[in-house]
Amino acid sequence: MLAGELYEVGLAVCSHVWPSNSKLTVCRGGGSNTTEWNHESQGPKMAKRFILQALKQILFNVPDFNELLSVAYLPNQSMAFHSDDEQGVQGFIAGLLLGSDATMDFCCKGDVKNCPTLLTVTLSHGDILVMDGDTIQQKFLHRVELFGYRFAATARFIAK
Ligand SMILES: O=C(O)CCC(=O)C(=O)O
Ligand SMILES: [Fe+2]
Repeated sequence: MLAGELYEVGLAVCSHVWPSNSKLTVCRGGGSNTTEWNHESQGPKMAKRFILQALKQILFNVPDFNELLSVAYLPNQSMAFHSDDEQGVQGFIAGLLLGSDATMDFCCKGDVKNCPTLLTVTLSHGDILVMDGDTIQQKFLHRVELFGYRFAATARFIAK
């Protein structure tokens, strides 16, 4: 499920993009880190299918995601405060979470040291976390802290 190089927040990452002939602006996982969807193994495809099946039971207008961002964490790792607002990333983002429990903290953009945590969400094995709306990424940062081995498969739609 995972390949790739170190990236901005110090984790290995790869980005799975489909269809293979699309010319997408892919953010962190782009370029040599990106596996064309047609060449991708079953894992990311299953993750996308699972997320879509689950969300379509309860939500309208779920996008047909065209990127799957996979992250594997070792027990001593975390993901630092960031927002998913790279060029082209659309506001509806859904992550399938596997493995150990984790917490996701949200705070306002600005000086992280002086910004209190506004919301902490506990994420458990099998949960799907949805962030819906550009405002979440424009105004807030999120980070992930965990307690053991963990994977996140984040489905996003990248506009051309
Ligand atoms: O690990 C997670 O649950 C979320 C990862 C994340 O925020 C990201 O890949 O942008
Ligand atoms: Fe994120």
